[in-house]
Amino acid sequence: MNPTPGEGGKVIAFPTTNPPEILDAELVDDHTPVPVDTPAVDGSTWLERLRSQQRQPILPSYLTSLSEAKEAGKWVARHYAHKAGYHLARSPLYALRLAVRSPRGLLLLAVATGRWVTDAEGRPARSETATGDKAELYLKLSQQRDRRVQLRWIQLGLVAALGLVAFLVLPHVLPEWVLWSCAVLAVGLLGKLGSPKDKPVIASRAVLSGKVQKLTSDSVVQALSVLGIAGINQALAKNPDAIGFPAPITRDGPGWRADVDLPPGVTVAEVIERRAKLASALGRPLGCVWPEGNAEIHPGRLVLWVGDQDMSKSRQPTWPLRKTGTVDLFRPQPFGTDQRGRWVDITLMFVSMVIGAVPRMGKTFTLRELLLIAGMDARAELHCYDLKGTGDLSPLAPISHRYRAGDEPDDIAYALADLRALAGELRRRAKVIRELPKDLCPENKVTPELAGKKSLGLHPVVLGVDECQKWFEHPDHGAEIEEIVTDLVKRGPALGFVTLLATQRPDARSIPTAISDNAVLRFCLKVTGQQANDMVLGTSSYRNGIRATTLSFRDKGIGYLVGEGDEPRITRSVYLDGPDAEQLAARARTTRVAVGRLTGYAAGLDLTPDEDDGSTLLTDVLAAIGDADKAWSEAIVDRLAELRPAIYGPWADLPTGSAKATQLASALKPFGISTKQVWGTDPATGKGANRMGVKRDWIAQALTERDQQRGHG
Ligand SMILES: Nc1ncnc2c1ncn2[C@@H]1O[C@H](COP(=O)(O)OP(=O)(O)OP(=O)(O)O)[C@@H](O)[C@H]1O
Repeated sequence: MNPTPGEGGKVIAFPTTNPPEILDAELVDDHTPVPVDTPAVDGSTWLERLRSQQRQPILPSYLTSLSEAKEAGKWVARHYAHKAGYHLARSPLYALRLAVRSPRGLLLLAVATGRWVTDAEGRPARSETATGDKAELYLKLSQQRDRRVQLRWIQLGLVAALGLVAFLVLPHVLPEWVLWSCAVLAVGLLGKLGSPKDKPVIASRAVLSGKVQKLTSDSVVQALSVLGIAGINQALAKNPDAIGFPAPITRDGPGWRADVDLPPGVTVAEVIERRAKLASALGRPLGCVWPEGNAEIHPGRLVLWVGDQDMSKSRQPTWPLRKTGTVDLFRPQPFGTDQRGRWVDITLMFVSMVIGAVPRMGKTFTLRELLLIAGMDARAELHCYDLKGTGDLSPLAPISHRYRAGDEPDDIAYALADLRALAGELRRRAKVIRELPKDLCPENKVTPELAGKKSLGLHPVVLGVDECQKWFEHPDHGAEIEEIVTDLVKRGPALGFVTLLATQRPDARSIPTAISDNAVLRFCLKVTGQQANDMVLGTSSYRNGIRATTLSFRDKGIGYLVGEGDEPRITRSVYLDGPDAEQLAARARTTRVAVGRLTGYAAGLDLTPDEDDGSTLLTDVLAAIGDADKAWSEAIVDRLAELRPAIYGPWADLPTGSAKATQLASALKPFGISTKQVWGTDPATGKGANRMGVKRDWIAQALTERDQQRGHG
């Protein structure tokens, strides 16, 4: 507030020896102005000031994270192994050089010895005293030289005599290899001595120094001053120290980090907008310069990280899930790396996600990676749709419950049938959750324990759609698809549905606002405009400086990740090509087979959209039960496999009877049939027992109901 003295009043200076800057003053009455600023430095207490300080980590990150430490260790080992290999391969050349240069070395040694023995270094001093009136001094120096030379000759003679004795005696005493080693060493030393200074023996380097210019406060201020931001330029003109550095510029991972306080009124967004100019001013590639805000402190706090290497070219550490491991979708999983090469985790449960970018930036790769992560949780039921139709998601087919590539009418019909089934499943789950006791389901949402109970059927359902705009823009079914997907995105997360949508044209038609608004996770690779940016990353993102428009076309797989953690993070997804993805899916399939979680398409039991219920399963099961009134599930599965090996063969291959029973139970569930304990006789032992099974009547009744619904009477 500006000083506003009342009529007749005046503002007086604050009477202290060390007066605070009086910016504002308020008049209590006409004559007594009172400053509103307190004399203390900033009005805060010692404790508050202490608390406002940020603690830096005690140990560097590579010492606190086992995976980072391993990665660093491996890197160092590889580095020195490379150097050793490089020089070993060139060692014959080095040996040749040393041998060729050794005669010169011998000559230089002889000359140096001669100079030493004859005291050559004293010659200039003696010559100087030889003339003029310094005869006495000359005499002294000559006598000193004679004594010195005499002593040195004796020393040389002794060394030569010792050498001669060694030369004559040692060959008879020492083994041959020692003599050879000494000879090689001598030649090596002479060769080294004989090497000219400008032509070293090891002339080339195994690794080229990647040393980059250090980031200094001067270079940062200089760079910020040429961005054309009026607020910065005006402030710098008045005060060259207008740009503040609240913390020292330090190394942070493979780069430099500068915390910068921009002049009052300037926001970080203004700097981010000019990222390319900033990179140019710092003389670094665009992919090295990453300005970010720290809105927690204030909108003018810039965190500038300048990497040693372009992010798109730097080596990504090995993905922890690449070789081994299963996934719990309820826990954070490594999704990508940030600029500093640290893993960025993502938790897929209870969220929906939107991925957007211009073509060829890595959308499909990202979606495929996320579906692979989901696939590694054997409980997760995958519904994969590749509407581009090029088969990019085909590696996931062996673990998918539903899978389709393409957007032909039959593909759309298939998807529609699946989505309708998912809508039904959503309603069923809502009822199950509603009816569960509060102590089992305190938050009215799926928990890891509930998802693990097969009988409840609350396992994660992951729907992944590439080029999703083709669904929503469909002239006939677009509205219905939108309605179902909106429901999946809104109500689905709490009920175990994870919806992942990718599009190359992020606008309101491609991903309807009701859907994009409810997506918690957002990953935006390169986009070209503010609208697309905000569509993927959320309203006002562009204004707040979260701008995927500043990414370059070379930044493949790199984007802003929003929704995981408090701050948006620049993240590079994991590069997994087709064969990698197939290998990972094969691993996931093995796990699924082992726990009896191979369903739907992957198990050879895909839905047939032409038929309302999707398959001939009911009639097949009826045939498998035959004349009996009930049968064990495992026996039914074996008979089904005999009936239709192509479809039911994989079921019968399951390792245990209970896995077969679980398989049949999940296949019958969509028809409203639950398997129960039924009495039967084990053909192998002839003993009776209770095991999971099906009664003939249940199947017959379900078939009758279906036929009535179809109007078959
Ligand atoms: N994480 C990554 N790291 C490095 N390169 C990547 C990464 N992800 C994708 N790429 C590269 O980007 C290329 C394009 O990827 P992708 O097919 O996923 O793009 P897209 O955005 O889905 O394209 P389109 O819109 O045409 O479907 C890939 O061929 C791959 O070489």
